[in-house]
Amino acid sequence: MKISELASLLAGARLDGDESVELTGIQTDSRKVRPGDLFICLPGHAADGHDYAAKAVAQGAAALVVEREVGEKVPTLHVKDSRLAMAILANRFYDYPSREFKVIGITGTNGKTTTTYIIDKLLTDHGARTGRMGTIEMKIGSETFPVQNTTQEALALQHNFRRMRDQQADYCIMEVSSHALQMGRVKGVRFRTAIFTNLTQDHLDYHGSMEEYRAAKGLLFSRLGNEYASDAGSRQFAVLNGDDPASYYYQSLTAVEVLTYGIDKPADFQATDIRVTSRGTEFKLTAFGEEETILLKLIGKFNVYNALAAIAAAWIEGVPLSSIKKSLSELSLIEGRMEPVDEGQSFSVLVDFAHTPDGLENALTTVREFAEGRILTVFGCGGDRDKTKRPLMGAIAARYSDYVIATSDNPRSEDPSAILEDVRPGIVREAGDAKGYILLPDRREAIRKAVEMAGPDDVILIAGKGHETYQIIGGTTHHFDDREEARNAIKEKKS
Ligand SMILES: CC(=O)N[C@H]1[C@@H](OP(=O)(O)OP(=O)(O)OC[C@H]2O[C@@H](n3ccc(=O)[nH]c3=O)[C@H](O)[C@@H]2O)O[C@H](CO)[C@@H](O)[C@@H]1O[C@H](C)C(=O)N[C@@H](C)C(=O)N[C@H](CCC(=O)O)C(=O)O
Ligand SMILES: Nc1ncnc2c1ncn2[C@@H]1O[C@H](COP(=O)(O)OP(=O)(O)OP(=O)(O)O)[C@@H](O)[C@H]1O
Ligand SMILES: N[C@H](CCC[C@H](N)C(=O)O)C(=O)O
Ligand SMILES: [Mg+2]
Repeated sequence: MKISELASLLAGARLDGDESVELTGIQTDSRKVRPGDLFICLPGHAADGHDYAAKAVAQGAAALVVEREVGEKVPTLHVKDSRLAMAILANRFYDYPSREFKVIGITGTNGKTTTTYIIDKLLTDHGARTGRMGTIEMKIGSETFPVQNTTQEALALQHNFRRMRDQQADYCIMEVSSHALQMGRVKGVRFRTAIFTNLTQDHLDYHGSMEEYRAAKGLLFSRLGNEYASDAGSRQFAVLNGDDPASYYYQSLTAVEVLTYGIDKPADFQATDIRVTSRGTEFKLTAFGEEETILLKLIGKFNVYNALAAIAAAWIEGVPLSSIKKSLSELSLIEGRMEPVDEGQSFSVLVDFAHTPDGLENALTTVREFAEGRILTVFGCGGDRDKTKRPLMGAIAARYSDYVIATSDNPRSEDPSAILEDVRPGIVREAGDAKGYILLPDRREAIRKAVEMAGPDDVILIAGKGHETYQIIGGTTHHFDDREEARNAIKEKKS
């Protein structure tokens, strides 16, 4: 593609140099540039891509996109906002891939990953080809790939959409983080359905306030229905959690048809008669005059919400309730979400990804519903992330557990003990001296301690890392897997 063709998409841009230069790829990281690429200079959080323009050119970059002068001799497109330019140019370069399959986007504080997996199962069982993107991995065709972010940057996103399209995908089911919406990573993506799970506290380090966090998620809904409004073949939908007050706000932002789901208030997809056990969850589903009893291996009332959101998305695609029921009964557990570690021990161990106050409360109240013995909770709070959630999570752990072991969860650049000192006041405020607790920065020691303490029928909840196989301490990423650690500790205890 010629640089002039890309330049013509931006009325406020100025192209200096040879307009006929052919581009074979686009990169934003100088280390990945190959001869013939367009290098887009992005101002970042840790570095500034403009400082790497010379390196990119030395590696063969055929042209540049810049916000300021960098003094290189290759054709250069001057723009006001290179991040927005990236979204627009990448969409064109990869030929608007999200117009050729249906993108189902899920936002919300908790439940995004879980909901993408459920929708994937419902649609593939119905014969659709799906791609999936989110926190754990990306799926294209039958292959999965590791990811760095829950929602990828616009360039990688459009490139991977193109790969999905080339594999004849009918759908891409993707998590849309608030960071991504705020940073414009999904600008230009055409969503078939946008789903909202819930809004509770997280990421206040980044968004500043709950109002701004709520507004960031709103960008997914406010953009729906603004294009192709007259094209009946490409209808768009919003699926909202009727039990979450933020849904009223999102409803007011969107121009498309809204379907609701919920438990407490009347909704289009309504669950009643919920029964949670340690083996699964059962509920009665009512939707548009139809009724089905749904069985899930996933445990917890919160997973009923995730299932309802997924059911609504599948219903929109024409999947009948009888097929939905069958698929849900076959759905396997999702990695790191209430995942049991079973070495034949007399107590239970569950590894879960709860890393927000609401997530931890949901995980613990679920365990409370079936625990016959004590609940021992191992959890931590990420470093360089929302500090205000630390005492809140401490209080929740103390409220619902019999013993709390606070430990490290990716301390990053922070002092692990200092993070735990932020957690402590919450535990003390909630439980005083009534319940035992310990602050143990070494997560391996923390897991060992819980396993040593556990007696028959006790339940250990190890929260925060779920599927993660690393622990970030300082600038170093060490291999660390809660499931492996728990397994080893149980074996040690037995011998
Ligand atoms: C704060 C943030 O969002 N950072 C993201 C961002 O990195 P950055 O802005 O820091 O980039 P940078 O290192 O400053 O570099 C700036 C530019 O210089 C370029 N560069 C840099 C060095 C070099 O040698 N050559 C070069 O060209 C870089 O490629 C980049 O284009 O762009 C990177 C590439 O796309 C992202 O991976 C990275 O996410 C980091 C890992 C991150 O932790 N992000 C979190 C906050 C996040 O986005 N989280 C949400 C999930 C939230 C949730 O679900 O709860 C997510 O969607 O992942
Ligand atoms: N609908 C829900 N409401 C509240 N808590 C939930 C819900 N679904 C899952 N959780 C809790 O949150 C944890 C994370 O779930 P999941 O990975 O599905 O969320 P996510 O939104 O993708 O998280 P992230 O923002 O980190 O990508 C689970 O392990 C569980 O403890
Ligand atoms: N998507 C979440 C994941 C947090 C996982 C937890 N293990 C941590 O590192 O804090 C975030 O970026 O806040
Ligand atoms: Mg996720």
